[in-house]
Amino acid sequence: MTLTTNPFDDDKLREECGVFGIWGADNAASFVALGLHALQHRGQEAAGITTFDGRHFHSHRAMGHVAGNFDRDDIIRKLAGRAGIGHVRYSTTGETALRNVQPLFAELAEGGFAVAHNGNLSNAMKVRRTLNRRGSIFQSTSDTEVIIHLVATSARSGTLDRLTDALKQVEGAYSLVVLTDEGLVACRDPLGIRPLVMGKLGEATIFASETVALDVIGANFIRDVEPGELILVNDSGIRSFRPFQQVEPRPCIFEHVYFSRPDSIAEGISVYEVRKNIGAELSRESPIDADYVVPVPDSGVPAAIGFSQASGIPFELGIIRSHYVGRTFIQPSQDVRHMGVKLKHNANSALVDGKSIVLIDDSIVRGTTSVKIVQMMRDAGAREVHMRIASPPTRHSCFYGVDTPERAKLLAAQMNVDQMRDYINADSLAFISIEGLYRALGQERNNALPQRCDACFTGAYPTTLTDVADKERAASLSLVASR
Ligand SMILES: O=P(O)(O)OC[C@H]1O[C@H](OP(=O)(O)OP(=O)(O)O)[C@H](O)[C@@H]1O
Ligand SMILES: NC(=O)CC[C@H](N)C(=O)O
Ligand code: SF4
Ligand SMILES: [Mg+2]
Repeated sequence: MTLTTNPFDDDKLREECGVFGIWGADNAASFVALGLHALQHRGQEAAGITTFDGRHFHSHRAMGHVAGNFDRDDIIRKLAGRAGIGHVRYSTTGETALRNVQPLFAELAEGGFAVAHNGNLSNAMKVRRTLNRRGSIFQSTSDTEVIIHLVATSARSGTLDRLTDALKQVEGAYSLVVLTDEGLVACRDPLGIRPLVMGKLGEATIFASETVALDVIGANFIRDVEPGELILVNDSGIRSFRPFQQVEPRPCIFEHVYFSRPDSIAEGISVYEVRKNIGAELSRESPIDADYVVPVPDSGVPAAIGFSQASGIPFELGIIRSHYVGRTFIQPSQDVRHMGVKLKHNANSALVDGKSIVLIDDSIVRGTTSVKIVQMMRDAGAREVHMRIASPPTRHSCFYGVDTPERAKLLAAQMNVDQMRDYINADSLAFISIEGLYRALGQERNNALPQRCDACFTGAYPTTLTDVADKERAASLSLVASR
């Protein structure tokens, strides 16, 4: 087995996408740009905005961050209109290239249709093959584009019915904002795997992946878009529809652990509070004697505060993070790579030297971060280095909009906890239990039908995984054929 610990190898659990939509505000594009800026943590590969001025659609899509692309007056001025949608992307299906940057747009028989999608369709390949055979010509390799072709070829009439018809043929996760000349549509898949909230700013209606995108423009949070709900907003008002068969929702539990910003309110609860609760649960489940609780910044901070408060061990910043290291950092040549180990994180040696510390991080995916940080603490003179993780071992891949590496690269899919402890060279290692994680959210896990998607920890996927099954079947057939 080869496991990489290259500090620049960031092929790990990446975040996902962020969507934003607004109807009824002058200069809608500038609000979309601000909203996307607040959602930047959800996707840093590319960003895009599409607006509608009552007659025409305008679109700008670019690789890279929101800042640098959408803080330019000339670009925002071209995006005219009182309605707009936007997207920040981390790819899950389709390569990182301009043709896959959202919103995707098409001129359909009934008018313009722009869509921004957070999530991932687990039968996109199969649907695409069928559409291809019927003559659909795809412009991108993104899963999201199948929605456009299904709408375009639907036998129903009216945008909403055609969209509903399309969505009934896809499987997986989708939180969508759609812009047509009939209005702005927001929709969440029946399981509500990915989040979507609704807000108001004066007369304008807003949809966003997280409440922080409402905060940034001074909008009020109204409510979550419900799982399986489709909302149409236009100048005649707001209408809610329930076009899908109702099922028990399964929102993503990892949003609370890592993806969402701590200042967001997700499913009506403060992400920050939940993360502190997780830390407190962790300290009760796996207590340890140490001089300091040290977070792996930034995402380990709230759980470390909770761990410290519940255990009484002082919280200290034993690792300082540079805020100038992005994931797009250009890799230096081989011979200076080792210097980069300390680019993102550096030990606060004056504090750590001679002390026993308990490190808190939100997750271990490939183990890259843990190996690096534990060694850094030892080099700084730490006497003992214990590690506590604010999520259960990540053993399975996500097929719902998070770019997890394949299973073979997940450390916890390869090793048990003792082996992982040795691998990261910690004095002790413990993960919160799945039950403890639910407790931190104020719930008891229903093992027969979990209240959430927790598949990356448990393997309990809430949908069928058509494309995965097809791939496995094809692989086993070729294995038989080669015998
Ligand atoms: O085991 P690994 O493969 O290293 O992945 C796990 C790490 O990845 C994430 O941090 P990341 O550095 O991506 O971003 P953050 O600054 O938001 O914590 C996460 O918070 C863990 O620290
Ligand atoms: N992370 C996401 O939500 C990605 C959305 C879509 N599946 C894409 O790859 O563009
Ligand atoms: S598999 Fe994990 S990351 Fe993906 S939706 Fe489910 S809980 Fe969230
Ligand atoms: Mg981290």
